[in-house]
Formats: sequence, C-alpha cells, structure tokens
Amino acid sequence: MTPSGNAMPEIPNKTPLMGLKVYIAIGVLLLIVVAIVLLIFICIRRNRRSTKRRMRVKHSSGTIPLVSKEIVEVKDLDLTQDCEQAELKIENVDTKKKKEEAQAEVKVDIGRRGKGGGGETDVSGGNRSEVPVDDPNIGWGRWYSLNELELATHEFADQNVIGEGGYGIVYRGVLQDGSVVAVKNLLNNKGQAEKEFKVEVEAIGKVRHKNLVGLVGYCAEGARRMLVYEYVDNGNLEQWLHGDVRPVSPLTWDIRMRIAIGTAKGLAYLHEGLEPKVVHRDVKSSNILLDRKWNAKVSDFGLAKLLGPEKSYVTTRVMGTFGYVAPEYASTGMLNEASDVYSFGVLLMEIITGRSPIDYSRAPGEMNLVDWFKGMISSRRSDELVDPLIEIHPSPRSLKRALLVCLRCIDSEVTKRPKMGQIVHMLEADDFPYRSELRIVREKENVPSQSVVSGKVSYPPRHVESVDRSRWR
Ligand SMILES: Nc1ncnc2c1ncn2[C@@H]1O[C@H](COP(=O)(O)OP(=O)(O)OP(=O)(O)O)[C@@H](O)[C@H]1O
Repeated sequence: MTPSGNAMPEIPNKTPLMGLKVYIAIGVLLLIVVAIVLLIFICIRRNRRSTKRRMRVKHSSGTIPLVSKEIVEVKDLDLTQDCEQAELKIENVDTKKKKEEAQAEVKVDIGRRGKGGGGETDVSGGNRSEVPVDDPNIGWGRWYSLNELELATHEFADQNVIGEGGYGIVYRGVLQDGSVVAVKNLLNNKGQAEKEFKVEVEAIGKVRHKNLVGLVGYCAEGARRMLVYEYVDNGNLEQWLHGDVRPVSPLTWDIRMRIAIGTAKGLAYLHEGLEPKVVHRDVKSSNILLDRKWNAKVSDFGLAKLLGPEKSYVTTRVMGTFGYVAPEYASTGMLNEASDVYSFGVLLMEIITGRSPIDYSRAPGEMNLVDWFKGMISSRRSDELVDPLIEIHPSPRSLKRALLVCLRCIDSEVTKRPKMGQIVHMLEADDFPYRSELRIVREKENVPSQSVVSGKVSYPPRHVESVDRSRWR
C-alpha cells in the first residue's frame, strides 16, 4: 500500500515474451542491441577504409569544374553482403580528420629527423630510408627528402591540397628548382599500403610516355611514403564531363576523341609496350588528367600490378571502381589487360554521352550506363547517345566509329575484346568502321544488344595486331 492508501501496481513477474522473467527479457534485449551496434560499427569501419574521398580542387585552375558527387570504389570482395551494399552508396566523406592525422604524423617525423633528413630509424616499425641522402638520383627519377617536400608544399598546407583519392592526399608543390609537382602523401602506409607503394615505385618509375603521368621521384623517410609526379594543370576528365559546364561543354566532339585516343595510347603502352606488361586496374575518368591542350595523361598507377609471364593474374581484391569494373574481374578476380579494355569501353561511353557509369539520380532504366547504352543502340537511337552539352554533333561515321569501339570493348567474351593497340587504330582510322562492319552493325542494331557485342563484328586488319609501338607514341 502507498501512504495515500492506493494499491501499488504489481510488477509482473513474467513478461509476455515467451513467459521470460523481466530481468531475463531485459538482458536478452540488451544483448541484441549490443550485437546490432557492434555489427553496424564493423560495417562502418570497413566501409570507411574503402570509401573514396570527395574531390577537392583548389589548385588546378579556377576554371576547372568541380564534380558534385563521387563514385565509391569497390575494394574487398570478401566483405559481407551488407558491407558491399554500403560501399556502393554515393556518400560524402569528411576527410579533414584523416588529413590532420597525416599532418600531425609528418610534424612528429620532422621533429625526430636530423637536419640531413634521411637515414633515421622508424620508431613505428617501418624501414629506414632506402636511399642515402648524398645520392638522391635514382636513375629514372630522384629521391626527395621529407624536408624538401615540406618546403615545396609549405608544410603540406591546406591551400596546396589538389584533391584526395583512396590512397592519400595530393598536394601541389614547387621544388627548389622552380618545377611544379604533385605530391601524393600516402596515408595508412603500413602493411599492405607500404607494399603497394613499393610496387608502384618499381612499376612506374621507369615508364615514360606522353599519355602517362610521369613519376619524377619519391620520398621514403621514416614511416612516410610519398610519390612525386609531374604536375598536370587542367584538372581531370571527370571534372570536365560531370562538373558544371553548362550550357555548352568546352569538350567538343573532336576534343573528346583526342582525349579518348590519348588515353588508349597510354594504356596500349602499358599493355603492349612494356615487359613485363602493366595492367592499370582502375581506368576511370578521374584518373585521366588533362593539360591545357586537352592532352590526356593516364594517372594513378597505385593500383597497378606487374603481370608476370602467365596470361592472367588472380588477385584476392577487386580494386577497380564501381561501374567500370569488368564483370569477369569482379566475379572471379581474374585479371588481365582485357579488364582494362572493358573499363576503357565504359570510359568511352562516358565520354560520348556525358553520363556517369552509375547514376542513381536517373530513371531506373538509365542508371547503369552500359545497359542503357546497349539498349539505345538496339532500339536504333544511337543519335540520342551523344552528350546534349556537345554543341556540334559528330559526323555519323565518327559517331559509329566510337560506338563500335565501345561495344567491342565490353564484349562479354573476354578474348574477343580488342587490344588497346587495335583500339588506337580503330579510333584514329578515318575509314573505320569499314563498309562490311557498318553493314553488320546495321543488321545487328535491331537484335538484342548482347548479339551486337558478341564479337560478330570483325576485327580490324591483321597488320594492326603486329606490334607497331610507334603508333602509340
Ligand atoms: N599529377 C597530378 N597533377 C595534377 N593533379 C593531380 C595529379 N595527380 C592527381 N591529381 C589530382 O588529385 C586528386 C586526387 O587524385 P588521386 O589519384 O589520389 O585520386 P583519384 O584518382 O581521384 O582516386 P583514386 O585514388 O581512387 O584513383 C584528383 O583530383 C586528381 O585529379
């Protein structure tokens, strides 16, 4: 009884929940909540590691359009279904914290370092500097001390940030000799990332081609790992295709084709001009940098792996970008240059249409660029594929040429995809597509799209297949 004489409501001994006692039911509920919170936490942590950061462009040029959204990378195949789905979402990520951590690490490093720079012990367990300070030249490039790069970037100042990718922040820097460089400060460079850094340096250090962004040096001091690239001063293709350039894109049809051919030449050199060959593994518009004359330079070999003598390389991670990744690569991890060819096909579709490979803001039938593109060709609406921001339409022949190359690149039969060298030839040849191929395409335009891309269109003449590397230079 209460002091006022009211009867105290009795706490039921058992709950309706399977007749469990109250405290047991509460305990069970608490356990479930904790488990859910733990699951969400694990998903978010995995998602963060592979989430691509929002691009920030401060230095390329005031006229370079900013892209308002990003495509998230698909990285670990072994993630749970839920985590995979989370990775595919378009989302914004706050990069500030990571950057502050990186800057803090750099400062600690500088504090520990003697005036001479290299040669110190890495307290975090990393290696000592691999190149002696008194011999900075390394054949293909130069070893830079942290001090030099710190000076070049004003201590990695905010205003020198060009952008940020999956592997770190990129800074604009001016070296003491006045040359401008892009310094990629690799984050999380312990363990796997450190290995990737070394592969990257070995693989690309000696590679020189006018359509590839050249590595001019690197820094490996204490735990710090940085790559120093030639600076390309007109932004990247993604910004120009998807940034705010209305009402008319500065990328005319001819400029677009020039960019496509340059990109194809750069990739052809990686695939066919080097021994061992190099597969890029992340061909996409944000990795195509542009100079003021709209020359394309393929960047970011951070994901590249050297191919050995075997035809393909099985990898446990899919490291391409969602929307560009070849279906067989995504599902099996089998990797060879044909997966780059597929991605190039998607990139060419993007160049022609001005549409992103995956765009959730579009109608359901148009979200996936490849599916929509094939559907439009099947329904004889190829004219409508051209980016409406292109003022002067391409000639029918030029358009057909580009469309045909797209279809050939995304052939579901991997072995039927053309080589990058052939693609260069197809895109450059005024007389391509040849009469017979035009007829075949016309015939196929009315049948299901899969047939159009099933390799029935014949390859260019045999002589293209013989290695004529001078064509790609
Ligand atoms: N050599 C360079 N010259 C000028 N800008 C560059 C250079 N390298 C990279 N950038 C710019 O820096 C930004 C980040 O590039 P980064 O290659 O790190 O990432 P990303 O290509 O956007 O993504 P990911 O790492 O997933 O490939 C991009 O805006 C890119 O255009």
